[in-house]
Amino acid sequence: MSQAKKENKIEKDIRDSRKTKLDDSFIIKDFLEYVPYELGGMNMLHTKVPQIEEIIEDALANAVREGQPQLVSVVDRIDLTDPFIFFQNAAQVDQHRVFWRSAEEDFVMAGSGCASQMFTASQNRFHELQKAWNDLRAKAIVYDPFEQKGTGVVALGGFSFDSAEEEKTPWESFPDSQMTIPAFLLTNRNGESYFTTTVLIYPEDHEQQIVHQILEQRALLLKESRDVPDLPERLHATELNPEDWKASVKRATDDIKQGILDKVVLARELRVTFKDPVQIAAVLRELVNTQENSYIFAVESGGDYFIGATPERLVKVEDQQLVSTCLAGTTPRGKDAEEDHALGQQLYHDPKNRQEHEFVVRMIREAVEACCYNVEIPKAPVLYPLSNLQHLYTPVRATLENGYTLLDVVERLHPTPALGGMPQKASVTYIRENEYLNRGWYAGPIGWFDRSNNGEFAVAIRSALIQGKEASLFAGCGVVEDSDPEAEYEETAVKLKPMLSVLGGL
Ligand SMILES: C=C(O[C@H]1C=CC=C(C(=O)O)[C@@H]1O)C(=O)O
Ligand SMILES: [Mg+2]
Repeated sequence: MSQAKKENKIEKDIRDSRKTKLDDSFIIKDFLEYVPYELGGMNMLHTKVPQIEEIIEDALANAVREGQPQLVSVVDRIDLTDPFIFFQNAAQVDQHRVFWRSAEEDFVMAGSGCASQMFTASQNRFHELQKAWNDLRAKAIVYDPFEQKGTGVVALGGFSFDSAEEEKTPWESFPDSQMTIPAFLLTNRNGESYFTTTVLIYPEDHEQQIVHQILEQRALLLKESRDVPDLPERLHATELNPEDWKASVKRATDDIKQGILDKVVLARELRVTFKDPVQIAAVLRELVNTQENSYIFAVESGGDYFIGATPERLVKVEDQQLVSTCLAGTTPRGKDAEEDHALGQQLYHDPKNRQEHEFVVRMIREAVEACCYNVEIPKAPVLYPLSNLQHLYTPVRATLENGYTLLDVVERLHPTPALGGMPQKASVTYIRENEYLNRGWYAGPIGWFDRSNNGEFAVAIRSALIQGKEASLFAGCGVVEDSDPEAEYEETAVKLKPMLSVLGGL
């Protein structure tokens, strides 16, 4: 797009945004008084926004008047920016980096720093988090002429699989739930980059100091660099107790036959060590380039990273339109088209895999029907290909009833029988008592939401906890009555491959 056309589009965006009916809880400034500013020598800011000094001054005045901190957020459009270089640069800002790449659209978010953070740790964690979010967004001042998805005040993060899991090792750095509102958020969507700056201003803050810090950190984050970090070099990879794990699968099939439960997902762990501390930006880029149809995510917490490439959406909500995914039942990809087709057909007609899948569809249908109308679920699954394996897949579409939020649906769905089992409560207890590892955030909801409560959560499978020069990789499989421990072991080995391949190669 030419510069003149871009300017015109911006003018139009600004006019449109003034027409848009905005949530009463947000104070949107009159964009007419906006003047342009640029970041010296770095990515040019094409957008007309109020001067940052003015924004901070107003927010500070509010904070002083109210006697409490004021959250303020401003969105700019910038030159298309490489999210991996942004993520790499962000390591110099602080230790709150987050990353998200959608599985199905051109949509990437990379966050740096922390304007605010929400934590909850009770049985009621989703509800409490929603309450904290409602309070926070109601008090925010947002300057957003573009109104694009994933810009402005956005929270990114996740939840542990099981809030009642007591043993924390090796997840000490990851609280039960943590949603971060990044200080700086790069949002790339449909070939455009947006840059959100969000600050929490305290009554005692100094305007000039805050402005200086913001400009300095923006310049650092948007600095162009050809510095490409290397992928890690692996020293060792050790499977933890493979024989014990197979025995636990056998026990689970016996327990299922006895009617204790219908299905349970059992996971196992691979411990890996590296020559040097892992450069997460390099790993993310490799995952984005190699893992089609997958959500690529990373959350940094206390110096550790939780990172993964999961194909499984939990739920997405956009303007009350809900999409969920039933994904369970697995076979490898073939060496050539013929073998691939044969394996897919075998999976499609295999009663054991169909049963694994059916439990998921049944539970998601019930949960979605309780809070939605226009529920559409095809009668039979289709095949869903990933780079190295294929799944049975049934999409779910519905309209969310007014009054329900994305987090309400996360609460109802998590964990689906693709991660927990059937019945839900019994299987989570079974996992807590019988699985050898501590799940922490593995298989928990991971994702984001914005100030309109639009957003998306995936389930954090095919993932790794990275701690300096060490990592734990996780993968699980759905155990039903007819599961064969050896076959389930092979299935988890295939599921570990995408992460293993970017963490030192296969
Ligand atoms: C629990 C995992 O996968 C789930 C998702 C899709 C297919 C699955 C299966 O066929 O067993 C699992 O339910 C994992 O990869 O760690
Ligand atoms: Mg399976």
